Amino acid sequence: MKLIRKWRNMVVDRIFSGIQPTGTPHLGNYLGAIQNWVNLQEECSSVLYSIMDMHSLTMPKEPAVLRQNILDTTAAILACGIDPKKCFLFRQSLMKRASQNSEGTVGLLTYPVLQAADILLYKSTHVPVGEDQVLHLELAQDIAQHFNKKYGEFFPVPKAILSTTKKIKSLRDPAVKMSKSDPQKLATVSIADSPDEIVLKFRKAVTDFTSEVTYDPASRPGVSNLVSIHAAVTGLSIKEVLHQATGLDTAHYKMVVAESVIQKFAPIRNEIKKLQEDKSYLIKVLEDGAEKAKELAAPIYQEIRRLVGFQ
Ligand SMILES: Nc1ncnc2c1ncn2[C@@H]1O[C@H](COP(=O)(O)OC(=O)[C@@H](N)Cc2c[nH]c3ccccc23)[C@@H](O)[C@H]1O
Repeated sequence: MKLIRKWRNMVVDRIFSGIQPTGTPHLGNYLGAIQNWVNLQEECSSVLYSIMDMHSLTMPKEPAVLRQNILDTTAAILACGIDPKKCFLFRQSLMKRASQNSEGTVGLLTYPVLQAADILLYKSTHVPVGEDQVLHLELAQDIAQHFNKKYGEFFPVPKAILSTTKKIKSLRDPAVKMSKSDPQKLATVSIADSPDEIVLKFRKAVTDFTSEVTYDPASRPGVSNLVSIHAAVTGLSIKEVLHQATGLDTAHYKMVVAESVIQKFAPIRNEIKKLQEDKSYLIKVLEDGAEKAKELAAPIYQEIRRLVGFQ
């Protein structure tokens, strides 16, 4: 039965999360968020996922590039297993009347406020995200609490749902997170990378001078990042993957991890390619999702206006 309102002992009424349309997601997006999104849509009755096109304007974008990126991101998350029958999948801008200033600074200042609005507009209770979004979520919590104090209990205070791999690090600098905007090409693994690209990126991954494979994120961040990725893509525990790595040096281990990533994403990569060819299907999914999300948000928005005194 899908109407389970509990997830790992939490009462979950409404899941909401989002991703910027930067094209095809990377390993960090997948392991930090999208994998959890797929699981949550199976277990929770009210689930919304949004392509955050307005947020992506904090970095100026050519309209044609943005349009294409929206479709590529949609194809990728559908290929990862997001099912529009089990969740509402829609574009953020189809829900908002005001337009976002695209000129850098204002966008950056208003970014977390817009994010809070996204979450609160649906009275979301849980937000599956990577660790880098927790501060933004705290602002949404503060706003919800402040509103409730002033106008009476209305918004649930949204909680983060973090995956076990909360933060995947750059393969070139394990001190920073893996990020789409990293200028170093070998730092970030896209989930649609070819097997050759994946092997190259892992071969060049920065580790340290110890050849043994151990897990100690504080003193050995590089190799520990590989262990985390390996565990996450195979579904094994850290202990189990360390056991498998017994006797391997880091150079060999990098190839084991690369192979596990190739295996995991091969079917997803094929599915992305197929979906990218069906542009009208992608557009339809997003439009249908927006209709359903609007229906959900409209009475909440009306109620907010009434409580505040706008009507
Ligand atoms: N290296 C990494 N390791 C682990 N997780 C990571 C890594 N990089 C990214 N993530 C997670 O991927 C999701 C999408 O990332 P975005 O940067 O598009 O995510 C963002 O830029 C958001 N501001 C989009 C957004 C706008 N409004 C929202 C409302 C709720 C939730 C999210 C949003 C996120 O969950 C992010 O935590």
